[in-house]
Amino acid sequence: MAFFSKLKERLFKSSSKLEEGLDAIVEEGGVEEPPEPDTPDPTPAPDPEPTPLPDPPPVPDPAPVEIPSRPDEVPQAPPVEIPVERATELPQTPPEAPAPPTPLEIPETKAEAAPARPGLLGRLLGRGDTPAVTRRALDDDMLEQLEELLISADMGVDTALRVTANMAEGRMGKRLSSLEIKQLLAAEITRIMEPVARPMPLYPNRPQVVLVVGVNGSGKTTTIGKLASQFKAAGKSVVIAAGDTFRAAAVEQLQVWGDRAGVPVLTAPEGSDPASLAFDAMTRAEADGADLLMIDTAGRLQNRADLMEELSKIVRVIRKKDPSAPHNTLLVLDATTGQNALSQVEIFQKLADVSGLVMTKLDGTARGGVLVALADKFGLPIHAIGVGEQIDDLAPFDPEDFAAALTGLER
Ligand SMILES: Nc1nc2c(ncn2[C@@H]2O[C@H](COP(=O)(O)OP(=O)(O)OP(=O)(O)O)[C@@H](O)[C@H]2O)c(=O)[nH]1
Repeated sequence: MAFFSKLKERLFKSSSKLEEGLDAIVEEGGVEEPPEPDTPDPTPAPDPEPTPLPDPPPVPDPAPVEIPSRPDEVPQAPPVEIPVERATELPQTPPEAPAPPTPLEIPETKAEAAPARPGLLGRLLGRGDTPAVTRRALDDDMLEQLEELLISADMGVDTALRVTANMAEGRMGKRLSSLEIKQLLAAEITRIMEPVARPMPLYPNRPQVVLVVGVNGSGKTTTIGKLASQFKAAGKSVVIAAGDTFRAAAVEQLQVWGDRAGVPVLTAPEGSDPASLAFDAMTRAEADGADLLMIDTAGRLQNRADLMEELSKIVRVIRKKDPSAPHNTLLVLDATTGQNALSQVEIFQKLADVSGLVMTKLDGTARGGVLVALADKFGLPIHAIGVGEQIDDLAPFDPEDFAAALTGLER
């Protein structure tokens, strides 16, 4: 199955909520119109200035390794390009000036997916085969309804206001169909998400140390297993360190994932010092000439001071072996937690130097709107998304697919 269909089918039960909400808003105050030979272009006339988005933080831009798509769709592992720059130089990269916001282009409209039922006049005149389209003039009431809908879809107040303001720019009073509204919204979401859609960068350091952080249950273990499997399929040698030494079950779980991925998992006795395990794992990965060392960590936010100390001790210890480590600090977030994901980013940015995100559980009952809020607020790269519990259910983040799936557009 093409990835988009899978995304659409499994990604957002919430997308149907958004999709239905948009349909309802247009239906509510709209008027059914006979189809026009030329669908009126809802894009504004000349050059409106959309509300600018906040400056995104600099995104490291080394030649990344593409996390391969599902193995069944990618018969061969993609080539890995190792960038010339060292990881340590990356954080100092000066912020790039963001591209000035441009007015939204509505993508080519396919045949207007209008209500299948013809209008009354059409039916009376026997023109039932050409569907009518309901359009609603964009006014303050409609904008308010759109804002509320986006907020209820977890986009957060600030982002929802900015998105609707940009959608309305130059279009007040225009009559828009629900398809056109969806296209406008999808284009706005894509614009916000594009700068953050970045595969996890690979560096020439051996081992490249990837610290994986996140609250318990967010999907760290599963994500490490999926990533290890994909990097291995891409020809990389990987070592995993089971750094959550306080929970025997967590260690066992990671071992299961390591076995599935065919990757060694280093463990330590329950209750032992995670930093000392990290040091041993570093020694082993160096001795083995491993390309990647992925370190799982505890996610107990209940005692933040302890967790902070634990994470910084791991970092101190691995820096004795490689002062530029860790090269990536991945924060794994459970998308079903909605707005809570925003506060988790804030907290983990204080605990560790988060360099990128993996969003899990974007299947099932996920509430995908929070990704838009995250991108808008923090601008952290989204390296991959989890769309299931199987080893190959980790995909690169594609902003256009995501925006289409969220708004209920066909692609
Ligand atoms: N549906 C779905 N479930 C997922 C996904 N990623 C992880 N899970 C499930 O979420 C649960 C928690 O995942 P773990 O990987 O154990 O999470 P963790 O952060 O390591 O949790 P601790 O071991 O408690 O620290 C498991 O049941 C996983 O199968 C995903 O993308 N989609």
